[in-house]
Amino acid sequence: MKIFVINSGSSSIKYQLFEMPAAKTICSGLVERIGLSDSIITHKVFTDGTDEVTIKNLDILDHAIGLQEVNALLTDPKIGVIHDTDEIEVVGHRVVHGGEQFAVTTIISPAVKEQIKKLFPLAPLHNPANYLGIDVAEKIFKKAKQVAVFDTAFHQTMPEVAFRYAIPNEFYYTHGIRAYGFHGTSHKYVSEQAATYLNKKDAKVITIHLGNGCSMAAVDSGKCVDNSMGLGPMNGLIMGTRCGDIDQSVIFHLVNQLGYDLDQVNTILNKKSGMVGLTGHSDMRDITAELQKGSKDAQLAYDMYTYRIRKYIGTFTAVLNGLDAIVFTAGVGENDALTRKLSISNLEYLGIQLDEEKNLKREKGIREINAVDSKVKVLVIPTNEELEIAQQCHKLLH
Ligand SMILES: Nc1ncnc2c1ncn2[C@@H]1O[C@H](COP(=O)(O)OP(=O)(O)O)[C@@H](O)[C@H]1O
Ligand SMILES: CC(=O)OP(=O)(O)O
Ligand SMILES: [Mg+2]
Repeated sequence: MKIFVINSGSSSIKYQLFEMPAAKTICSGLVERIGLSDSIITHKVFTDGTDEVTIKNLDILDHAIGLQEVNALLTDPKIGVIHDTDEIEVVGHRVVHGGEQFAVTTIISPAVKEQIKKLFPLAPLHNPANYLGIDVAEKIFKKAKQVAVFDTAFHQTMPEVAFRYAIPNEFYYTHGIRAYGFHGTSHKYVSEQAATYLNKKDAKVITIHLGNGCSMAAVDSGKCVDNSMGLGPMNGLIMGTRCGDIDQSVIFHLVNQLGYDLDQVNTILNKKSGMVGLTGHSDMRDITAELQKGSKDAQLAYDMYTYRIRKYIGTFTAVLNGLDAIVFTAGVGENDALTRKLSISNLEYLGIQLDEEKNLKREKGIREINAVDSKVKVLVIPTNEELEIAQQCHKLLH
C-alpha cells in the first residue's frame, strides 16, 4: 500500500511517499518559500540505495499550487514514481495540536476538521497550515483516506500532576487549559529506537528534539510522563524564534508599561524571540558562523540555549527518578556537536559523560557519544516523523 505523508508548515511542505508495510521510502521532498517569490521544490527519488534529486525553482503562491506541483512530480512521465494519483491509498497528515480530543491517530472527517480548526488559537503557527494541507490533499488525492497524526497524542499519557496548571479549576474543566506537549511523533519514534538500542523495555529516557521548534520529553517504559511544552508550542526550551519559558509578568509589563497590544506581544514571543531575538539569526548554522567570528551575542545565545536544556535534564531526571539514556534528535540535535557538548556539560553528578571525539563524528544512523564509563548513554538518533506517521496510518487501517 502506498502512503503519502504530508508535514505542512506555514511556508513549507515536507513530504514522503512510502511503500508499506515494507517502510520503503519511494520519494521525498520539500517545498520551500511558499507565498514568497523564488520558491523551491527539492524532490528525491530513491532506487536501490541511490537517490536522484530534482530541483525546481518557480513561484508557488500557495499550498494548493505547491501540492499540485508535487503531484505533477509524482506522476511525471520521466521521473514519476506512480502512474496515477489514485494509486495513493492513504495520505497521512502531521497535525500539531489535537487537544484532549485526539489521543490516537484518526481518520479525517468533516467533524475532525472542525475540531482541528477550533484548535487554531492554541497553535497559531501550525494548525492553520496543517488544515490547509488537508484541504488541498482532499482535492488532489480524491480516492485516498486522509488520516491525521497529532503531535500531542504521545503526550496524552502524562499524569494530571504534570499537565495541570495551578489556575482555577474551571479553566481546565470548561476550556481545556492545560499543558499538552508537542513533537510527540518524534519523541515517540526516537524513544522507541532508544529502548530497542538499549534492549530495555522499561528504559527511562529523556528525548531532546531540537529543530526550529524545540522540546524535551521524559519517557518511562515507552510512555511520556512529562514534556517541556505547554498549552501551545511556545514554552520550555529556547527555540529558533520562540522564547521558551519566561515569567508571565513579562507579558503584563509589555502591555501595561510599554504599550504593546496582545497581538504584538504574541508576535514578539513567537516569531521575534529565541535565537533570532538574541542574535538576529534563527538558523543554528548562521549562529555558529557568528560564533566563529567572535560574536558575544552568539556565545551568550548558545550558552542560554544549552543551559535551558541542562536545567530540563535535571528536572526530568528527578521526574523519572533515574536515567538510562539521553537522546538528541532533529536538525540541531542531530547535526550540532557544540549544542550537544554544552547541553550535557557539568552533569557528571548525574553520571553523564561525553566522549568528545565520538561527538564530533558524522555518521548515519544511531550513534552513541557517551564516554565508556558514563552511567547514562548519550545517543544521537535521527528522527523520522514521516515514517512514524506512515506506520501509524498503516496500523490504523489494518
Ligand atoms: N548541519 C547543521 N548544523 C547545525 N544546525 C543545523 C544543521 N542542519 C540543520 N540545522 C538546524 O536545524 C534546524 C531545522 O531543523 P528541523 O528538524 O528540520 O526543523 P523543523 O522540522 O522544525 O523545520 C535549522 O533551523 C538549523 O538550525
Ligand atoms: C510543534 C512545533 O514546534 O513544531 P515545529 O518544530 O515543526 O515548528
Ligand atoms: Mg520538525
